[in-house]
Order: sequence, then structure tokens, then C-alpha cells
Amino acid sequence: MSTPNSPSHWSGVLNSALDAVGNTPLVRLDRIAKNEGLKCNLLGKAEFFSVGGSVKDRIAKRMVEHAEKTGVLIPGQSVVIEPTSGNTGIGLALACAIKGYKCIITLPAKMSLEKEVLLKALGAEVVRTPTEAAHDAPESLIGVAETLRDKIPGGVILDQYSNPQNPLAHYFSTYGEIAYALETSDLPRKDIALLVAGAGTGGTISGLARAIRDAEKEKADGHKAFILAADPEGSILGGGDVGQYQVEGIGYDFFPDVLDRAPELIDAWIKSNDKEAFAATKRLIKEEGLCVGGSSGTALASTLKWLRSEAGRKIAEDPEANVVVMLPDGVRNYMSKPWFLESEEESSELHNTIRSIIGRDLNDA
Ligand SMILES: C=C(NCc1c(COP(=O)(O)O)cnc(C)c1O)C(=O)O
Repeated sequence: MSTPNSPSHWSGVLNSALDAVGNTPLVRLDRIAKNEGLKCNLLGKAEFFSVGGSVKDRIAKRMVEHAEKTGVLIPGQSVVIEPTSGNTGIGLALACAIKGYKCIITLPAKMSLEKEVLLKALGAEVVRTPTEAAHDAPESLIGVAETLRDKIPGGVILDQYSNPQNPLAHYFSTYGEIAYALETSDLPRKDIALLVAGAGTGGTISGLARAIRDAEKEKADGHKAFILAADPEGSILGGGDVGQYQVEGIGYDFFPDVLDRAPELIDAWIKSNDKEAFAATKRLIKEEGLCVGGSSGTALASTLKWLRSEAGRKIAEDPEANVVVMLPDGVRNYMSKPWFLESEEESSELHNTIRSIIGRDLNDA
């Protein structure tokens, strides 16, 4: 059973950047809650505070350290190869840079330039693959990674899609931090009423769901958290047909092995489209000062949809209900993306005042 983690005391000297994985803040989203007329405590787990910038640092560190312990990774010989939408790759490349492994990442074309540039800065080789390729096609991110593993001496795929260390990272580290934060808070209740997480490999939501259910069994007070998975339109994980979408990191055209679909874990799936996701992302930035990425918007959009529904009303109107939303990465992964650069908003009154004072457009320096 996972236990509440004590906080990581970063005031001390860390042995390496790997000691700065996870230990992210759980932040009240009071402005959005107020603007939505919610009475519940809306809380965001801001994973971009982790050293590599995302929730996936946790599984990268755990998969590498487990592979070393079990002899799968051999220092000086092994080459880490991983298919990824970028963040797991960044976590792995960071671990490989520190531990001295070569690293090769296969990355679908739709993923941001920022992720590619950072991967290369961390020393990884990056192979782009066609976004629309089916997961089991030889030219897909998985197919190309497998071909490279078979042909490169020492090639190892740690395989986030089936590696049990993926959900276990969340069972032990992510859940423990959330439980500790709630336990030591001044919130009236210390348990989770609603947990929301987007699903890519499904490791985050599966690991958290299993830890929550085990904690509920142990406490045996009858309380049961509602666990909601957020899924983009175009992904089959939450039902529906395969389609293209811009949000990165979540949704697939297959069911990864680590996505635990045991009936007692995930209570519902809510789908959101790109427009809803990116609008919610910009709200988290502008209303809460949390510089999060697009899949955080999918998670928030799905959360608000559910809280507005009949099924979510009881929690939405309960001032003692804690709603925890996983915010997986940061907007610095996406600064050049059109969805982030575009602004549909009219210039503000202040903008126009400034313009009239200086007598030119603000950018015309
Ligand atoms: C699968 C990968 N990312 C998962 C991810 C997720 C989903 O996390 P999972 O634990 O894989 O379900 C959500 N948001 C972002 C921005 C992500 O990068 C990857 O980086 O290869």
C-alpha cells in the first residue's frame, strides 16, 4: 500500500537532477472554481515543476533504475531506445545523460519542435515518424523503435506501454505526494472526491486509481473516490473512432497494456476536443498562473464538463469535496505551436491605451 510521502527537502544538496524528479505542488484553482460557480475544492497537480518538465519524468527514472537493478540495462553497453510523444523521451534522455547511456527516441511528426530540440540538447538521437501511421505499422514510432532495437547492438526498449514500472511510479510517488498534501492541508476533508487524469499509456490514471482503491480498502470508511479519465476526440481509449487531433501526449489507436481497465478503477471517460482543450489550457495560464500544456487543458475541460453534469452536481456543490486534476506538463513544450501563438481575443482596453500613448503598435520597436 502506498503511503503519504514526506516532502522532498530540496533545501539540501541533491546527488543529481534525478533527485529533482516529481515532488510537484498541488495547487488550488480557486479563480477558475469561482468563475465556474463551483463550491468544491478544485486542485491541480502541476507536474511541469518536475526537473524534466512533465509527469513522465517519474516513469523514466523508475524504468531506468529498475532495468539497471535487473540487469536489463548494462552501463557502457546498452542503448536506450523508446517510442514516445516526447515527455517520456525527455525523462529518459535526462536519465541517460546523467548515467551515460546512449539514447534514441522515435517521435511522431506532430509533436512539438520544442520537445525535439530539448531531446537533442540532452544528447538523444531523434527519429521522426509519420503521425498517422497505425501503432502496429513498421513505420510507426513503435515499429521504427523495434527495428532499431533489433539492429543496434545493446538496443533496449524499456517500453512505457507495457512496463509495469510505469503505473507503479504513480502508485508510489504521485499518489503518495497527493495524499501527503491533502493530509497536511487545512482542507476540511483529507480524501479525494474526484480524481481526473488524461490517458496516454494510461500509466498515470491506472497507478493512481489502484493506489486510491487500495487506500480506500485499508481505511474502510465507505468513501469511494470517483475516478474520471480524460480522452481526446480521435482516440479510442474512451470510445469513438480513430481521428487526428493536435493535443500531444494523450489518446491512442490501441489499448496499452499498462492501461488497467479493471471495472473498479476508472468510473467514467469524458472526451474533449482540441478547441475545448486549448481554451482550458489558456484559462489555467491566465486565471491561475500555471503555465501548463495542452493535455492539462483536456483534463480541466473534461473535469468541468463532468462537474456541470447531473452526475457531477453533488461534488460540484460540496464545499468539502476535493477534486484533484493531473496537469501533466508545461506550455514551454509548445511555445511555437499555432494553437498557443494564436490569440482570438480583441486587444484589451489597456493595450489600446498603451498604443495611443506611445503612438505605435506595441511590437513596432
Ligand atoms: C506517453 C507519453 N506521454 C504521456 C502524457 C500524458 C498521459 O500520461 P500517461 O501516464 O501516459 O497516460 C498526458 N499529458 C502529456 C503531455 C503526456 O506526455 C510520452 O511522453 O511518451
